[in-house]
Amino acid sequence: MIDLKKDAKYALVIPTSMGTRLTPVNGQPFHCSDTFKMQATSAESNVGAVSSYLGLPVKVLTAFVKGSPVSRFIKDNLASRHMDYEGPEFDAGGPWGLRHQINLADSGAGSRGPRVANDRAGEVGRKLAAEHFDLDRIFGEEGAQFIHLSGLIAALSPETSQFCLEVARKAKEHGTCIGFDLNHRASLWEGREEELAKVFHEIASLSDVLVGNEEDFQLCLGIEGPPPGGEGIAGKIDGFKEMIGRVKKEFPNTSVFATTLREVVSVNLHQWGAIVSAGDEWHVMEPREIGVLDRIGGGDGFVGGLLYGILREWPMEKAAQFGWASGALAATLLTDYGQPADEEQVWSIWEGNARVKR
Ligand SMILES: O=C(O)C(=O)C[C@H](O)[C@H](O)COP(=O)(O)O
Repeated sequence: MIDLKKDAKYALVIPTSMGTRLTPVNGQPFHCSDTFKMQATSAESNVGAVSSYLGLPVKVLTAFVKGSPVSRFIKDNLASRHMDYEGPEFDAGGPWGLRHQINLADSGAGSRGPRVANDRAGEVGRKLAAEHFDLDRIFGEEGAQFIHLSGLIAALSPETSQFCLEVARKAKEHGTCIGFDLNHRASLWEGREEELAKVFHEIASLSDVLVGNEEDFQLCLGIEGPPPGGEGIAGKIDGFKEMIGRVKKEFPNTSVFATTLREVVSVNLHQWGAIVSAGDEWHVMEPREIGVLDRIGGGDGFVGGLLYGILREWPMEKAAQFGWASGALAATLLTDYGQPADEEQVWSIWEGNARVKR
C-alpha cells in the first residue's frame, strides 16, 4: 500500500506548465462576449489546490517568461493559493517568442454546452527540462511525499515528456510516491503515438496512484477496453472494474486506480460519481445530482481531494469520498481549481447539505 515519506518539506510537488484561462462572464459564449474573467490554471496545479488551501505544503515546478506581466500574474496567483513555486525564467524572444497558454473557455449555460479552445502557440512550459531544477535538493534535502503528474505536462513536448520521466525516476529514487492522471489529449498525441506510449508506460509503472477513464487507459497505455456490455452508468461501472483487473496485471506496483463518472443532464446539472480501487477494495460512489456553475476542473478536483485524503492517511473509502466532494466543489466555482474554506465545507457537499451556515 501507500507508504508516505516522513520528514518531507513538501506534501506535494507538482511539475506543470502554468497558463491562463479567459472565461466570458455570465455563462456567455466566447465569440459573442466582451467581458472576460482571467485566471491562472493548469491541470496539475488544479489538483494541488485542495491540499494547499487545506494547509498542506505544496510546491509547483514551472517555467516563466522573464519580465512578463502574465508570469507575474501567475506567480501572485500561486502565492495566493498558498503554493511555493520555482522554475526557469526564459527570455520572451521577440514578438513571436514565448508566452503562457491561453485557454479560451466558456462555462456554457442550460442546454448550450461549454466550448474550449487551447491556444498553446509559444507555450513557455514546453521548454521545461530536468536540468532547470536541482532534483536532488527538491527530492533529497527538502523531500516530497508525493508528486502529481498528468498527461498534459507529460505530452506537451518531447522536452516535457523527458522532464516528467526524469522527475518520476528521481522521485521514486528518493521514496516519493507518484500520482498520474492520464488525461489523454488527441491534439498532443498526434504524430507522437509510439514515443508517448513508451513514456506513459514508464511513468505509469512507477506510479502509486493512476487516474483515468476507460479511453485514457486504452489510448495512453494500450490496455484493451471493456467488452461491449451494459448501457449507462451501471455498464460503465462494470466495464471499468473489468478493465482495471487487466491494468493491475500490467502495473503491479500501483496501489490505487480511480476514475470519475459523469452524465450531463444540463450544463448546470450533472450526475457525478467515482470509482476507486485500492488493493482488493472497491469504493463506488454511485452518481448523484450536483449543481454546476463551471465544469472545468471537476476531474482535477476529484484527484486533488483523493490525494489530500491519502496524504492525511485516511482510510481509502474516506479519501475517495473526499475526492468526489472536492470535484463537486470545484464545479461550483468559476476557477478551475477547488478552494475549500475548510474540510467541513467539503464534507457538507458529500452529505448533500447545502443549507446556509452562519
Ligand atoms: O490545458 C488543458 O488542455 C486542459 O485540459 C486543462 C483542463 O482545463 C483541466 O485539466 C480540467 O480538466 P477537468 O478537471 O477534467 O475538467
